[in-house]
Amino acid sequence: MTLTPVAPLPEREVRVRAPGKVNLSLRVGPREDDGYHAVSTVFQAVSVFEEVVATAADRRVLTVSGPQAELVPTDDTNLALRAASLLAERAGIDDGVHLHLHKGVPVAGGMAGGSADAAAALVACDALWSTGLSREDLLQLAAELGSDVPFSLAGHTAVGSGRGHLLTPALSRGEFHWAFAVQDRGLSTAAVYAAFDELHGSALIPSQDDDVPLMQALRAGDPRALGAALHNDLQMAALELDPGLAEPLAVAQDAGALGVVVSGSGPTVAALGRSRQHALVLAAAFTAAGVADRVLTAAGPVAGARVVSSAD
Ligand SMILES: C[C@@](CO)(OP(=O)(O)O)[C@H](O)COP(=O)(O)OP(=O)(O)OC[C@H]1O[C@@H](n2ccc(N)nc2=O)[C@H](O)[C@@H]1O
Ligand SMILES: Nc1ncnc2c1ncn2[C@@H]1O[C@H](COP(=O)(O)OP(=O)(O)O)[C@@H](O)[C@H]1O
Repeated sequence: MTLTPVAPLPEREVRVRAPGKVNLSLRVGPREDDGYHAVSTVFQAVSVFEEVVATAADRRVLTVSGPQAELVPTDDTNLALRAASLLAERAGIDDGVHLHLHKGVPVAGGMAGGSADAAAALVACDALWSTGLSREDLLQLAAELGSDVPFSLAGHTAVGSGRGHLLTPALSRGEFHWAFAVQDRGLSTAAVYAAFDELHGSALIPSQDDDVPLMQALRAGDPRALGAALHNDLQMAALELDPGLAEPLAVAQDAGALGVVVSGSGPTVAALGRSRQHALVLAAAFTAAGVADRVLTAAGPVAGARVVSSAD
């Protein structure tokens, strides 16, 4: 009798995509006792994506590819591995996983690339391990991982309060078109908040009333009104730490951007165009002026972390 060799188990793989973000408005209050600032922010998810592929493995390991991959830690400080471990702990699961991150979002750029990886890892491992946790459970875990992680999970357009982790979906019509001036040098979020404290020791509690014109612009799908309403309380602090950022801000203004703002804690500068074509013109202006290490164009809003393929 001849024995047929046992076929190897097919590799189970889940592929998830999660977007970067731009803060259309970021209003920052005083530092609270927990070390975090109360914020009122309006997030828009944009079509610059992280891709995370989760494959069953005997341990928890992580690899990274894409632009600036060498800047991303691969040990257990990586937000994606932390997300996998937190999910496993809460779901009572002991399995390993190989997470492969393909970076599309700038690293330490104020566009929440690490948060997108964490949200994508939660969704990917949840599917791989069939944890049975609810969407609310995942949002809760996301908030424990970082202030921006719930939004990376939710996507679209949302108002963030608390540390930025409490989300209310916001109505938005149509598509907005962006050009991003990306720098190889990053800015630390904690350092930018500390610089904000130096500049504005007695910040007021932020109010969503200040964003009424912005919310109207989103509801109307009016890019001109949105451009005029862009706002970032951290911009001055980011400029203090990285004065070179004045250059891409000025270039975008001169090139006719409807609005231009530092994205979150920076150093990425986001310029709003009239159309997809105009966003390409703004990107070309950044390149021609030599004020960015890399230039991206994107549209928003887009969905949050989503499974794009799953194979057994
Ligand atoms: C500024 C924003 C705007 O969306 O994002 P980025 O531009 O960094 O992507 C966020 O507030 C960042 O969110 P995230 O990057 O998730 O920050 P976390 O990991 O929670 O915190 C990193 C550090 O930033 C400071 N921090 C963060 C959030 C907040 N509301 N107040 C703070 O003071 C704290 O010093 C904290 O230790
Ligand atoms: N998966 C990850 N991707 C990128 N950076 C990560 C990740 N996990 C941890 N980090 C650390 O977090 C820092 C900021 O990450 P990132 O989310 O890219 O920037 P930002 O908070 O400005 O949006 C990085 O400099 C890096 O040291």
